[in-house]
Amino acid sequence: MLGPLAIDSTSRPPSLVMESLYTSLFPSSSSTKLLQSPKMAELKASITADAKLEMWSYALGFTPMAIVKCAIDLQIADVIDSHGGSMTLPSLSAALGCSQPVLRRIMRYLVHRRIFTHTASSYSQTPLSRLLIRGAADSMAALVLLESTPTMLAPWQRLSLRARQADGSPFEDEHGRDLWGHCDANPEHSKLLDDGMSCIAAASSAAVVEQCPEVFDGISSLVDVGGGDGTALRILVKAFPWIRGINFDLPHVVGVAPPCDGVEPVAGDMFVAVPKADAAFLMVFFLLRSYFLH
Ligand SMILES: C[S@@+](CC[C@H](N)C(=O)[O-])C[C@H]1O[C@@H](n2cnc3c(N)ncnc32)[C@H](O)[C@@H]1O
Repeated sequence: MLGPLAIDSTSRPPSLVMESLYTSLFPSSSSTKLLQSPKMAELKASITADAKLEMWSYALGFTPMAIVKCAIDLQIADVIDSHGGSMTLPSLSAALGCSQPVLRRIMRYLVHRRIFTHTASSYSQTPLSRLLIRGAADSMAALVLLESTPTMLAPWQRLSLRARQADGSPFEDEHGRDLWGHCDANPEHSKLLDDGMSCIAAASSAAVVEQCPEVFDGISSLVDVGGGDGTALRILVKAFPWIRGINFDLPHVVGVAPPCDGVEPVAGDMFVAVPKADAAFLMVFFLLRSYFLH
């Protein structure tokens, strides 16, 4: 969620951050020599130098998101998967229609981030890269694609204004209306949002079914408030077929949600009224975004 602003630097000492930053930026053998040189050892020992280098991770903090988004756009994980889970650079670049030198740099970064492995001249899948396969059951590609859109990133540029205007909304300042109004007016972005949310809903609902099925005992109707495209209820009514689901969301969302047996779509505004049911269900994913931007 914090992709453009964060690199995993907080939990590591600055010298490790520096090392990983250097190897990610200059992963050639010359950088290894540089890291091992006495001058670099001296530099490593200097807290000031470490602090400056750590600042690089903020300056370039957008890089992991940009490169993972690029990998999804190019469908690198999908293509490697469809070729048995492992491919050489020439065959991968031919399959993707990409320039080999550029693809090599992208793959080097993705290997550095442990998203793919590189052994015996072949790139192979990892548990991380499998999450980037579009349309796979547990894919998180749609979430990355949503959060990396200019629409979602631009309001972060206004965070300092938010600090000065107690009741301002960077999203509204940027786009002229709130996120839901923006989605209503922009069906393409609405689809990206529904797909991104569906990733979360699929993972969390599957966990609920597995970890605490007893909470649904005795419940015959369940309303998902802000249920998006109905992913959560689809999973829940399949697991607990005695439950009648009500997928409640704004009209532009319910209007395009795929139909599902056992789930009734109801359009409305939760601040006005919510359909009656034995239990209501509310999944809030945007806490961090809301905390800062709304
Ligand atoms: C963050 S998404 C969560 C989607 C899904 N429940 C999940 O957790 O993946 C919030 C949902 O609330 C819906 N929503 C926002 N304002 C609403 C309102 N006033 N009434 C009903 N639904 C609303 C949005 O359209 C969106 O689908």
